[in-house]
Amino acid sequence: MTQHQEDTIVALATANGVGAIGVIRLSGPQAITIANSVFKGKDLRKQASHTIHFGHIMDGDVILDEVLMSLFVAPKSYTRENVVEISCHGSNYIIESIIKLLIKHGARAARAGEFTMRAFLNGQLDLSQAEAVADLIAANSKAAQQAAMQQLRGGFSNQLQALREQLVTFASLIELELDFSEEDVEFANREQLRKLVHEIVLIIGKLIQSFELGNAIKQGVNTVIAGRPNAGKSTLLNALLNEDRAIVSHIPGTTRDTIEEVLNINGINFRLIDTAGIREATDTIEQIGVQKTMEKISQTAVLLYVYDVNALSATDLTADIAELVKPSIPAIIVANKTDLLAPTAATIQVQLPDGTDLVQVSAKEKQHIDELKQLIYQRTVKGQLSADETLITNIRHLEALQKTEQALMHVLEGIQTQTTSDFLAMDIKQGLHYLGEITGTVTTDDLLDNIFSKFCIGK
Ligand SMILES: Nc1nc2c(c(=O)[nH]1)N(C=O)[C@@H](CNc1ccc(C(=O)N[C@@H](CCC(=O)O)C(=O)O)cc1)CN2
Ligand SMILES: Nc1nc2c(ncn2[C@@H]2O[C@H](COP(=O)(O)OP(=O)(O)OP(=O)(O)O)[C@@H](O)[C@H]2O)c(=O)[nH]1
Repeated sequence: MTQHQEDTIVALATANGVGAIGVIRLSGPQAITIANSVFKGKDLRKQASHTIHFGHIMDGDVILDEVLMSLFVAPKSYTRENVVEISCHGSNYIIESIIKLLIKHGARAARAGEFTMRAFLNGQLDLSQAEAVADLIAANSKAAQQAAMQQLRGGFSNQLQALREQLVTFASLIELELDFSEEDVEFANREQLRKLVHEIVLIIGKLIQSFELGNAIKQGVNTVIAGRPNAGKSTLLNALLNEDRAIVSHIPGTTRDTIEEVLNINGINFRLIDTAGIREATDTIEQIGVQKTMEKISQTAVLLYVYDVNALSATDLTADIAELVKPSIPAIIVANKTDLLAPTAATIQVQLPDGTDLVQVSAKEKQHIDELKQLIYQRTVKGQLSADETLITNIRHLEALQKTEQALMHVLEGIQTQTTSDFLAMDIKQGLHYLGEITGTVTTDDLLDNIFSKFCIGK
């Protein structure tokens, strides 16, 4: 797919605000001519691609700045168009003046994501790779960065492409049958087709399943800390955050009754959510707090239930566990304040539900906190994360895969019930259509606008 853009666009590629240098990027057929018209130095039109040139930006006779010009000659650039990058001094005044000057000389201010959109339209990236660019910019943990990088490098796209090609082969054989429909021929071996579609359905099913973890990696894994008042929830939160205070230390938008902090364990971000203590509902306002806590618990990826080993009877502990621990959500029982352990308390023995772990810690003395961290990681991630396995992190991809799966299930049903070729062909095509939506083989302007408008300006 190649489309020619007539405009030459310009935007600041580096972050807004004062920095040592700012990089202004131009892309489009006139990028080199426009840059050259404001540049005093070598004639940029005569320079080779991927070269850098020192000189001055001139506004008439006035020197605006001393700069470096980086040259990318089409099609060897990020957008596959002519690209010039001006590295200037990072003052807001200088940056604004240079951009204005370039607009005066024929460039147009770029819209959000327009550089990457051009890279997509010109075939440099497919759609899922373009989306990965945005994910990469937003990545703030090792796992999120790796998932985005894998997608940017085309891991996911290649996998989908391979599936598509196999299906296309069958689709064309079945189409051929339609041409000979009078003669009752079968070019596409139904057993082979069934096997292939079955295999593809399995692969797609796995990709669909990977979304839960992929999404958690991208957004952070929700980890609710709950327990009775005074159990030591806040102290535990602080102990967990102690050395590893994450890049994002306080997530805005959280309500007063719950606190959210980000904790990085083994490259994955966990959103620790400290809740209002359960069972303190003596008045309506507190009741609302408890309700919120129950709601948070129902949505968490993993639950840390904290209790005070010296204050809770086995009966109460059993009751709490029965109420809070649900089979669908991994739970870790955190027996806290073991530094004060009274000899009798140690004898509390309760029956833990299947899949529940118990770990004894002292939040105050920071004992066994690392053990707890590794347990949190294991219960949510380990066993599911391998280096080269594709993770779906994007809800748009998830939806397209689910629709593909549905269409292919129809194909399987059709083969089973010996449906006619035309119906089979229709369902296969439907599946191909949805697969194509992911990589952008099939797109609409709305879809593209929707995706790229979420990018920042200059990307
Ligand atoms: N200064 C700068 N840094 C950047 C970018 C950029 O555009 N400018 N990028 C993006 O925003 C990323 C790098 N992406 C890029 C991808 C391709 C090409 C490019 O010139 N490709 C040519 C030549 C490849 C080669 O020489 O091997 C090509 O694909 O033909 C440049 C940057 C991150 N860093
Ligand atoms: N000895 C000891 N005291 C602890 C430990 N953890 C917490 N505490 C103490 O227990 C008291 C309650 O701790 P918090 O962390 O405020 O408990 P909480 O569960 O957040 O309480 P609420 O906010 O009321 O729900 C504080 O005085 C803590 O210092 C521990 O491991 N050992």
